[in-house]
Amino acid sequence: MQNKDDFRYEDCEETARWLLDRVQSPPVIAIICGSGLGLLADTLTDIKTFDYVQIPHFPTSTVAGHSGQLVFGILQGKSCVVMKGRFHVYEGYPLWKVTLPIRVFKLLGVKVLMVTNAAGSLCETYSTGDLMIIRDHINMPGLAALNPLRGPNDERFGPRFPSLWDTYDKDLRSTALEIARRLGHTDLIHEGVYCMVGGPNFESVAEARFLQRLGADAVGMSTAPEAVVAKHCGMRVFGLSLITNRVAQAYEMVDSVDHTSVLEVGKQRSNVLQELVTELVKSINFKEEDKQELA
Ligand SMILES: O=P(O)(O)O[C@H]1O[C@H](CO)[C@@H](O)[C@H]1O
Ligand SMILES: Nc1nc2[nH]cnc2c(=O)[nH]1
Repeated sequence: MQNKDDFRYEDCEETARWLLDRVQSPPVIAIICGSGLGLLADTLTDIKTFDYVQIPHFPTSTVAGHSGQLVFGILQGKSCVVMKGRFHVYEGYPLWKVTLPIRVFKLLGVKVLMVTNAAGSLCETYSTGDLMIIRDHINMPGLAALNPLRGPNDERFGPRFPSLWDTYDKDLRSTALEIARRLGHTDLIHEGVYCMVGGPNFESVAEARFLQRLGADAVGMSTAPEAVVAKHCGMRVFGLSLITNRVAQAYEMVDSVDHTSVLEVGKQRSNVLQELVTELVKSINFKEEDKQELA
């Protein structure tokens, strides 16, 4: 049963067509900038920028540190699209709308999705300013049916029951690790499990302990729905968390996290993130079948 508030393939098509009519070359890589990480878009050349409010069917950004612009351009010779600002479920958007850009990117021809986010650490060995390559995720809202794939399935995007065992591309993860080491960032790079919660509050101590015991290394309020939808429609996914704070797991610990400090760490670390993402984009070789489709 199609609810008028569910996503429609035709709306995604309309948005994709609107964008294709206005850009030089269709993107093959999409990058989503997390809180305070919009500077990633500055690495592109030959840019064409659209405010989200201009784009048909696009939601608008309501959170500080998410400027609400879609930037098309070239990075390391590859045509890319960068979201300066993402959508979160706590903003009041249904998950199909949070993830609508991913489906539009699929129709534009995107093969690889790179998601970045700001996250709190649940792991003793992580420090503020460190980076965590996402090996896997725990989609807390998804486990309770708040899933972007809920509702009628459109087979043109993907199957009703997708497998998520290999959502975060193994080759991209190992290449990113190698790059980080080569760039001299061995001490600050980790690989771990990201847990998505609904937000917008930060965790209570009991919640933080609970998530850590579940196997989460970092926690945030985004990313998992985007990764699920990207995997569903056959994209390769890479995820990177910037650790912006330590989540208190003891009542004696002082947890001074707020959104301003999250954005501040993002600003301080954006150069490291830019470096890593740029080198990773450079390393990507599109498979033969992708090349044929792109030709
Ligand atoms: O996940 P991103 O968008 O990077 O943002 C993270 O930072 C915000 C909290 O400061 C939350 O929105 C959380 O999800
Ligand atoms: N849920 C959650 N999201 C974050 N985003 C940045 N830091 C945090 C955190 O500690 N918890």
